[in-house]
Amino acid sequence: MFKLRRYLAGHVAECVVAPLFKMLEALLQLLVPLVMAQVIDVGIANRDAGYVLAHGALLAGVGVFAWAISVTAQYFCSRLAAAFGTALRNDLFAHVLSLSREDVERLGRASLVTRLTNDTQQVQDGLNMFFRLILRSPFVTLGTVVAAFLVDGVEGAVLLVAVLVSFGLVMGFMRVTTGRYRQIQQGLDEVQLRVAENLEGVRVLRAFRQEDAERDAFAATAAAVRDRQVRTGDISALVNPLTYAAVNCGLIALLWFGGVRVNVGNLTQGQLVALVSYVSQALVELLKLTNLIVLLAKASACARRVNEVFDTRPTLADGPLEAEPAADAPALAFDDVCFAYPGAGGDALSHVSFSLAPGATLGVIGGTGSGKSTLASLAMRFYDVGSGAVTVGGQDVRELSRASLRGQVSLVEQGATLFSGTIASNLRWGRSDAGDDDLAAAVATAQASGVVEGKAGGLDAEVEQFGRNFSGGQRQRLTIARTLVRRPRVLVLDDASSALDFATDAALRRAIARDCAGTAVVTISQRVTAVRHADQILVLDGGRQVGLGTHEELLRSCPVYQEICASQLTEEEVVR
Ligand SMILES: Nc1ncnc2c1ncn2[C@@H]1O[C@H](COP(=O)(O)OP(=O)(O)OP(=O)(O)O)[C@@H](O)[C@H]1O
Repeated sequence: MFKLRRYLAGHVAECVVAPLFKMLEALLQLLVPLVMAQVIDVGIANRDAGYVLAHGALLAGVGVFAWAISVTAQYFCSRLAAAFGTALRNDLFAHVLSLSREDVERLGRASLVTRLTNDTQQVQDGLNMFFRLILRSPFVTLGTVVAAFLVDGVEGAVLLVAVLVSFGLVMGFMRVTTGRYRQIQQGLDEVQLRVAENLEGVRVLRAFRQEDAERDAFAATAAAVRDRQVRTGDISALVNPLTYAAVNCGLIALLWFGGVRVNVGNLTQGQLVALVSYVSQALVELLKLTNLIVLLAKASACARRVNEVFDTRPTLADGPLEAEPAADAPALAFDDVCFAYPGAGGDALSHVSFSLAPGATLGVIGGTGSGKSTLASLAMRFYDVGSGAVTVGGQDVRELSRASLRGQVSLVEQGATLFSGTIASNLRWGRSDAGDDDLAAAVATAQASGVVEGKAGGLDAEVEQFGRNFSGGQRQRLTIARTLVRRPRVLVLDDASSALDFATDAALRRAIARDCAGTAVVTISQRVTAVRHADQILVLDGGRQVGLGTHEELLRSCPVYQEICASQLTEEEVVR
């Protein structure tokens, strides 16, 4: 947790005032038994009603004052913790966005959600209680011991032993439970993963009637978390009774020795009452300290998980250069590129080379798992190549800043995603300063005019979360339009028109060729019709490049392409 102290900078006043006020409250609390002893030994012993009433009024005044500073301190603590939590969450979110796909997959998407929400909340709650109690509880506990020593040395020693035993118990408990809280949070990651998977695939789940199986699997995951919580709870449940037992044993000893010492005249009755009051205060504070330690154990386990994310440096370092495409350089080129996914046995792409001139088109075709989407990911630099190089406008993508690269190359993937807002707000993700005319032009090119006109409000029509008030084909057209608004130099369409019918798909290709003359277009598809008119077609098979040429050239020279064509087209269509 200490590593997160940077989020307290700028809140020094609250950091100082809050614990100090709580300490002041504690100091006032420590004075009460001393006043009480005076009331008993002087006021009651002398039957002096005025003395008793005056001291009673003093105690009431102290109580009100202590209440006022306690409320003030808690206000500062809550404000501090809320500011800390907000800054922490914002930073963590920004950091997660800066990570590469590989980093995100390694940490786990579900785990990142838990860390961003539940873990940061636990750290915030821990911090809140920390500032409330960190000075107060030890101060009151130590203060009661010191005060007891001042009243009577023997009785002070008895209380000290009871406090030390309780404190030892609490610290031992913290050591044991921190690791367990970590395991509980990991269990929550698994719950989160199951929820996300099931909600995302709810239709498939229903279609395959897997509700019962998934309910059982969810119950098993939740039960595993419950078991971990119960095991940790069993230990936590022991701490309070053990603390009670230790302090109450101390109380018995204190009364035993105290009674003897009152009898022999070494202690007054008022002093014994004050000592008993100190033991009660010590007990209450030790219990609070125990709860604080429980919260801190949780918070520290969660802070470690949050720090793990911060310590994950993006594996893809941002390049230093801005894009300055050379006029005679290819818009996109792969030079003998090989790539393997982390932890995968073999290459997903091996020895792939092609060069795409500005304004030219490349079709990429191949069977399932042949490496087509991997090629798109490398063009976007979601991953770094294992060997060889990917260049954009003649510059190695590793040399370019991420923002600059994204300004040059845009990708539309099959799983078209829209975000809640309006059609216009979604389209302006492409370019925030785009005017309505730019949006309309992109919509027309993407064959999405009918989609926009069909919705009440046109460009201002509402888009629900994930764009679920649009069909799959409508979403695909709008995501293509969003990318066109950006006017990229290289446009990569990865199965981006799979939900479109053949006629619309063909119209889309013609419109892009007409309206985006300078844009190099890479069309990735399993459909021959989507790539056959490209200037070049790259054929992949098991990650290897087995053909590169025009439709006619490949029909003569590439058996894999011939096979794909034969499986999808009639003989007449192949040569048409
Ligand atoms: N994130 C990943 N981690 C590990 N292996 C992966 C990952 N993504 C893809 N692969 C593997 O890399 C290979 C190429 O996958 P890729 O997604 O590029 O194929 P594809 O040609 O686009 O397939 P499809 O047409 O089915 O979408 C496959 O063997 C796949 O299992």
